[in-house]
Amino acid sequence: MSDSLERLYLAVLAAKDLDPATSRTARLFQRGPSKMAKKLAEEAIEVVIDAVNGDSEAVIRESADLLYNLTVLWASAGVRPEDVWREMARREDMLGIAEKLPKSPMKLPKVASPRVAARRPIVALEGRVSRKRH
Ligand SMILES: N=c1c2ncn([C@@H]3O[C@H](COP(=O)(O)OP(=O)(O)OP(=O)(O)O)[C@@H](O)[C@H]3O)c2ncn1[C@@H]1O[C@H](COP(=O)(O)O)[C@@H](O)[C@H]1O
Repeated sequence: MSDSLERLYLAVLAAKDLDPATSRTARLFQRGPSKMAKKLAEEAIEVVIDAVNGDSEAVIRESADLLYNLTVLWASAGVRPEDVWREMARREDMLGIAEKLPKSPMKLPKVASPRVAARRPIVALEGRVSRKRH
């Protein structure tokens, strides 16, 4: 999937300076980040509605629109796909795939090897942090 997104990102970069009359991407760049953000939010809501309605075919179509609008916003914000892949790999190293980073940094003390943190439940690490504080 990352290859498709990376190809789409390059296509968006190539289209941003085209004629807005014929290129949606150029039109989005002409209208700026707030329009891009509005379109991205709209697509996210369309995915949500189709998923709640159990229309998986529509979820697929709207997800493609969502990812397109996300790559446009990335390009506008100077974010590259590899920047996002690096952050995802960092989280996977630290907590295992699909884990969420705890909100408070205190819950996740610095450990020598992030892979060690991935093996122990957060509650054990939290215990160590509270003991250290006394
Ligand atoms: N991947 C996409 C892509 N996915 C979705 N879309 C457009 O994004 C819109 C999302 O659907 P919406 O219903 O939200 O939009 P709409 O209701 O049709 O129109 P608006 O309300 O947005 O005005 C659709 O109109 C699609 O045409 C895309 N437009 C372009 N690309 C690619 O972007 C590159 C540059 O293309 P141009 O922008 O056409 O130069 C090319 O590689 C394209 O394939």
